[in-house]
Amino acid sequence: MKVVTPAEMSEMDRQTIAHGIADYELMERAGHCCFDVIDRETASDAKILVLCGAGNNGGDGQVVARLCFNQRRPVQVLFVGNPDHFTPNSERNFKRLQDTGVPYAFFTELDDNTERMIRDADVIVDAVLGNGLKNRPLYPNVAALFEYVNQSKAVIYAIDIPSGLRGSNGLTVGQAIRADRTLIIQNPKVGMLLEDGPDFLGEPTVLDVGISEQYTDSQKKVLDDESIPKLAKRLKNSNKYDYGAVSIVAGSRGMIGAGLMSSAACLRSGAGLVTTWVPESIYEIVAAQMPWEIMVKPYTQDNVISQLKQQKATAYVIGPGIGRKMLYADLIKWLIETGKPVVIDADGLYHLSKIKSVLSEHAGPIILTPHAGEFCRLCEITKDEYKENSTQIASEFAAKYQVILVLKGYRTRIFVPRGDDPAQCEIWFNTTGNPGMATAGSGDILTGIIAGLLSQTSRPEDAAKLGVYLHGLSGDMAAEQFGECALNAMHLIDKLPESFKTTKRNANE
Ligand SMILES: NC(=O)C1=CN([C@@H]2O[C@H](COP(=O)(O)OP(=O)(O)OC[C@H]3O[C@@H](n4cnc5c(N)ncnc54)[C@H](O)[C@@H]3O)[C@@H](O)[C@H]2O)[C@@H](O)CC1
Ligand SMILES: Nc1ncnc2c1ncn2[C@@H]1O[C@H](COP(=O)(O)OP(=O)(O)O)[C@@H](O)[C@H]1O
Ligand SMILES: [K+]
Repeated sequence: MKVVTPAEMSEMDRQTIAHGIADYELMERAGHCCFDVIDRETASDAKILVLCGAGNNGGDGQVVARLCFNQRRPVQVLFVGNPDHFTPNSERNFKRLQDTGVPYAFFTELDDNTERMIRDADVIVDAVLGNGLKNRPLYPNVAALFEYVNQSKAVIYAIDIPSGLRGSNGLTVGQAIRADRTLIIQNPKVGMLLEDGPDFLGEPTVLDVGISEQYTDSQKKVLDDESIPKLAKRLKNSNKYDYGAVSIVAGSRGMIGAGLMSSAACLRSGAGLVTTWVPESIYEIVAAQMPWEIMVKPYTQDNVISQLKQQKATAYVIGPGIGRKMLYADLIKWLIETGKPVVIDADGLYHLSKIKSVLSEHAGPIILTPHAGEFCRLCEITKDEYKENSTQIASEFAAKYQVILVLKGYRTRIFVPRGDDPAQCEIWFNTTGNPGMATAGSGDILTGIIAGLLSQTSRPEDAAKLGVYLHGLSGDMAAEQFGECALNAMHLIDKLPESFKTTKRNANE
């Protein structure tokens, strides 16, 4: 399934209409689909209040209200928006609403009357603003209304997108409806998956109203159990060298766990051989704690490259817990010139940010796994610039440097460049994972998983996609068992076998 921007959604609407489905009919379908869900999930005597804007989102809301009324449900409409600004289809539906006899009123101020309407409602349908939202503050009376609605006890259904939430980036225009359920018309919008989007969305359901995604060239897609790459089948006639030898440069005094976790995760993800390189000063203690299967080797600032040269590796990791005291610029340069796949994470990204231009000269595949803060440092942008426009900036970065970018967050995105045009960059939005994973070490484990998979496939993008998906799935399984609060990074490693098995089953192998 494609993820779209509001502009791409509008283009899909336009094309669908141009190809023969009348816009009035589309609105009718959208309203019917929304009504069906609300009707199914709501007690027949529930008092329903539909908030309708003047645009087409409000038109969908009017259809819902009419259908509720026809089913003899207690329903009324509060128009939030100027009727002089009705779109043609909203106007048409308004006439039909009046003919049907649905009770309605117009909102001006949050007075006793409107407060009572909201207080009395069991269900509130939010059809004030949809895909046509512009990035400007709400009028103060509408902002006050939204705030009051958000405090109500009613179950809130947002049509298409919670009003006030920006479909382009998941920021609000200052205030937005906080929905319990969002009934998404046809395709998820980018902003539903980023920043505040998921918290305002509540539980989403995507409704098929007959708009075809062939009408957009969006390269943004949902990464779910249907779209994850398949796991490679192990041949009977194979040995450990067929599954890659990963060299991991990780850990430093005070952060030994990072190397332990990424190495253990790498091993669990199927790498044939894992060697972990640590500074001499922590060698003994790391070696004593490392799983038996993993080799641990010491290095110093001076001999690190010559040491690594002696060990034949098919993939490298640099970064988890290496700290900022030692200098790693030369090592990073050497690694990305080897032509072998390299995963750069955490403090490795810090060191990389000082020598970013070397990325232009990489010989083999590079996977970078920054969280938002690390990405901002790498791109020299502010947090606000990131929030406003992260999808565009990250596509440009991936295309410019020809690297696979794993941009971590609630819905981690994997950017896979396709040529040097950022618009052609594939962006995969992961669907697994939960806030319980916001805990020290979970990023180190992701890096280990990706590296383990990287050593087994010739398609680095598959390692990134599958790694992110499995990491999140392990997190969901761990949250199911322990709850989000008590979830620790090590639980992700414990759940890896189960998540591998589940995806294998889904892949029908
Ligand atoms: N053919 C189509 O375009 C279809 C559209 N559909 C519905 O139509 C919606 C999009 O409709 P529209 O393009 O009319 O847009 P909206 O209904 O989202 O709203 C546009 C209206 O809101 C006002 N507005 C925008 N930003 C504002 C802000 N920040 N503060 C206050 N007012 C603001 C505009 O002035 C305009 O009057 C979708 O979300 C979906 O619900 C569906 O019926 C399916 C088909
Ligand atoms: N709120 C959240 N919901 C889902 N996943 C999250 C959330 N917060 C963090 N994660 C995931 O946990 C990992 C954290 O990585 P990172 O920030 O590098 O942590 P650390 O450096 O402690 O290992 C990432 O994979 C990220 O996607
Ligand atoms: K809405």
